[in-house]
Amino acid sequence: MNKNRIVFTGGGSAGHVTPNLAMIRELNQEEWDIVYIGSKKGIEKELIEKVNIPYYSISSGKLRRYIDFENIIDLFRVLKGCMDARKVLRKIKPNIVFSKGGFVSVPVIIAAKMLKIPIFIHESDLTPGLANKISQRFATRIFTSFEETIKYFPKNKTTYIGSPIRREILQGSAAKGRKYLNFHSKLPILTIMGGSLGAKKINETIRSAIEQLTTKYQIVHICGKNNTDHSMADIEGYKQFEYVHEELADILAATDIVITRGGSNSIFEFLALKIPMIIIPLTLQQSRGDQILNAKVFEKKGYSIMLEEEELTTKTLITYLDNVYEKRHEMQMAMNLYPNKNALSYLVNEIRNIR
Ligand SMILES: CC(=O)N[C@H]1[C@@H](OP(=O)(O)OP(=O)(O)OC[C@H]2O[C@@H](n3ccc(=O)[nH]c3=O)[C@H](O)[C@@H]2O)O[C@H](CO)[C@@H](O)[C@@H]1O
Repeated sequence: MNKNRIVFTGGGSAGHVTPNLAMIRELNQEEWDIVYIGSKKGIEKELIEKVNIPYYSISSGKLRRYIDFENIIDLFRVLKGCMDARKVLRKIKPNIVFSKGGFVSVPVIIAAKMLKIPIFIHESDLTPGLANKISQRFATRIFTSFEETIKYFPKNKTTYIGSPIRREILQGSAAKGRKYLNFHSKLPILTIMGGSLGAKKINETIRSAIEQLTTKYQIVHICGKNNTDHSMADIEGYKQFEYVHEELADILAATDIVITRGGSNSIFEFLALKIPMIIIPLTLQQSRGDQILNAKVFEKKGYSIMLEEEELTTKTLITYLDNVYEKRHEMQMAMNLYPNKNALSYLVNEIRNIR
């Protein structure tokens, strides 16, 4: 039987990879040859290695919205990336390219367009990232996590489908999670996930409040690469991780409240799992403000409360936590009303239809 071929791309941070992982696991590998194109050193390389599919790396450059000398060098890197991607695509001859955004996806999309390969893209944030802004004109179909996002893209090819969530994230076991963490069931579990790359100020504030926090909660602190603090390794009821892979499902099943960045994929996962959230979005100094917008929509719908990083202190942290814990059932009721659109099955069906 002749197999169909699909190329996935996207990277830079885990949020541009985990939805791809969800689809890769969903597509029948007996029907599909699946290939990934990513950067040489990005997190996508590490994450895709775990699913055992061919990975091609290309040259990639950062896309900036401001004037900088580095832009000239990066422009050459992007052009080189287009040539690299074109070479890979000509060799693979895929039926479709699927992009989850991030800098590395742009050369792949441009090369796919030159070779007339159908292109699907998915936008996770409320407003489009720069990569997807560029890619939209080349895309055959565009899908979004937020309903509000469709207005930023051409109407005739854009569909709101929700967030494609990895199935295994929804199938965790609370008992296994507690066992893995060595936590009991007498105190609630608070998980802190500072985005896939960690979050310095959130990490520092959690640590400075740790004595107070551990009287009320057992704490899972996902701090980002090289951010664990060895001097705190023996504190009872406090577990630190740089990044959590397959155990995340069980940890989240055991979690009562989460403190999170406003990364779209993470907050949609917490919504699907009905875990009340405090969202501390990346600030305008650190980002284009997409997480602030994501957080505002979630707060308005009653799924979470937003704490701006500028307001983050030990005191506000404790006050917000008490507030969310008190309102947790109310928040879960609001989350129950969220219409589950099953974006993952939708996308996989649309991909199958194109072959
Ligand atoms: C700094 C930056 O550019 N952040 C962006 C990035 O965030 P970031 O990469 O942090 O993305 P998200 O929060 O959207 O997704 C993170 C993903 O990694 C997973 N995960 C995370 C930690 C961990 O230990 N284990 C694990 O599996 C989460 O379950 C989730 O699936 O992409 C998001 C989606 O476009 C944007 O909203 C963010 O603004």
